Amino acid sequence: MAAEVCHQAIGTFQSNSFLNNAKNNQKFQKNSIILTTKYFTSCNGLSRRASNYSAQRKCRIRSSASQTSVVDPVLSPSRSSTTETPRKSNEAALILIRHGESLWNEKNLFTGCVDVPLSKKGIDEAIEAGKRISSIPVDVIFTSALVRAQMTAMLAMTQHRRRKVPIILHNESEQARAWSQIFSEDTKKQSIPVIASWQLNERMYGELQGLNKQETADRYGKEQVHEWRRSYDIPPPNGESLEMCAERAVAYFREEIEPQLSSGKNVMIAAHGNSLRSIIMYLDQLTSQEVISLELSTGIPMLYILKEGKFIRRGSPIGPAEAGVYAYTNNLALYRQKLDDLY
Ligand SMILES: O=C(O)[C@@H](CO)OP(=O)(O)O
Repeated sequence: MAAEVCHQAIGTFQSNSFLNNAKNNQKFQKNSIILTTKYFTSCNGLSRRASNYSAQRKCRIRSSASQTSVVDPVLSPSRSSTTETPRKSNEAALILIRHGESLWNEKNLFTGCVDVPLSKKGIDEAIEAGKRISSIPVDVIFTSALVRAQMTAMLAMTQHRRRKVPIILHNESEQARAWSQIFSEDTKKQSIPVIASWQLNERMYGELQGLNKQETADRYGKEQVHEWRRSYDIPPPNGESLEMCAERAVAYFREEIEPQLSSGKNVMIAAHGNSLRSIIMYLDQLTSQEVISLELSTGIPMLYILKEGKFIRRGSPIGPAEAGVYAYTNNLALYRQKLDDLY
């Protein structure tokens, strides 16, 4: 049911026309800030693929890719929305962003499912993240149900050169859906659907939520707290282990997000340290041992390409014009070129 609603809603946002007012838009300011990600420096070489997972995934991807055609409006400049012929895509970009620093990250408190907003630093991080991905196509955004992830996605999209408007879908009831309808096809085409789901929430930290991390380590011992925080299958008191978090986050990824990617849609996911760790564990086929040392920094975007049924980790774009990321696929290079021509 939820899946159906999701897909219908995305369908109504499908954009088939090219930017009409492109020339009126402002020139993009090139970002020269260089940041690093803990993950992409610490996990080089860990991209191990378990053949069974991969085979299953290929199967699913192939079957859904063969059913769906997708048009990239930016790559189809001369076509109008009525004459456009959908074409198949066998490639899609996936951007993962852990939310920017929250007010409880700043205070070093266990947060879990408590709905805490970004700090000032987190807001800045989200904007910087947006600059770094500002030339990468985004057709649909998935976020958790928590405001820190949603703020991050929205703030990041303020920097995107395509200048579409991210709009949160409200499918929680018939009335919510009816009352949030858009009645202009043109406006819909300039929008990006944002789907918020609890399954992408941070892992539920149980009775640690609201406690200070340092004080908890002083009280229960560093090792015990590290086990609660980073082990794969040991839950914190009355909370979720990473394994439990993965059960819902990875299931959601496979059921709702992967079909979008395999149909050629470019996806951004704004979520949390542990829900993203579990998704990365799935994408990179990390073992339960390897995932222990996987740390994600706040507000750092990470790019994957889904190509021929395989997820390829591209690292974190340093800036919007970084050659390495765009050089990797023709589609990304073309998309950026088109934006360069327009703005
Ligand atoms: O407090 C939390 O919810 C998480 C993420 O900030 O903490 P940890 O790094 O321990 O997983």
